[in-house]
Amino acid sequence: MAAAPSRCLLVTGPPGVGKTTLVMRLVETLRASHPHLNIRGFYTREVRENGERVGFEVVTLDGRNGRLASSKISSPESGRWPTVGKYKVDVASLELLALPELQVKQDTDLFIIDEVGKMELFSPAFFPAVMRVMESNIPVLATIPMPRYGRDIPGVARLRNHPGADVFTLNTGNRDTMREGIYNQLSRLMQKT
Ligand SMILES: Nc1ncnc2c1ncn2[C@@H]1O[C@H](COP(=O)(O)OP(=O)(O)OP(=O)(O)O)[C@@H](O)[C@H]1O
Repeated sequence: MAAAPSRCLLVTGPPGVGKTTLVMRLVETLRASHPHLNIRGFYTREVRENGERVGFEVVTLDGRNGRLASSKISSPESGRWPTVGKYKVDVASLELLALPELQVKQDTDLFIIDEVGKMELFSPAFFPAVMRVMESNIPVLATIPMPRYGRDIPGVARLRNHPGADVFTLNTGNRDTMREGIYNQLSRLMQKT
């Protein structure tokens, strides 16, 4: 008998290689081929103004969106917000959108977490929520950043080394075949639900 496919799929790769695009296309394809599936979670995308990147937003799979980080905000409360480069991270907004999506409920067929990165990890509640998903019996597709200067963010290292997690490292030459491989693995997992 073939071994059971891993339930935790982690996609990584250099910035801008296409992790979010891969996840979004996979969700689209899965929804078309398995319309009854309950897929929950969120992805993050850039916010651009006049061609310039001014921040990032969280988009939930049921269509809600809100701020993750911005270079354009200077309200009194944002003075205390954590920063990544020129961006201030709106942890409260992230938590409001993402945490309810990560609650482990048995009617969920697949969790999407794009991404578990430096900005998201400023939320003290975020990583424990991700771990509960990873340790549940429900399939999860998550994206994680590559180590920088040979070092992983500690939370990211824990996911990467999680027993049973499969890590897919994208580059521009393999991202389309990787997408097919991940689709096949998820399809096999979905047949079991
Ligand atoms: N398979 C692909 N074929 C062609 N273009 C692609 C493909 N995947 C991604 N792109 C393009 O590359 C750019 C970056 O993609 P994307 O935002 O998905 O990368 P990312 O790895 O999630 O980035 P980040 O590290 O910033 O989160 C986008 O303009 C996207 O349209």
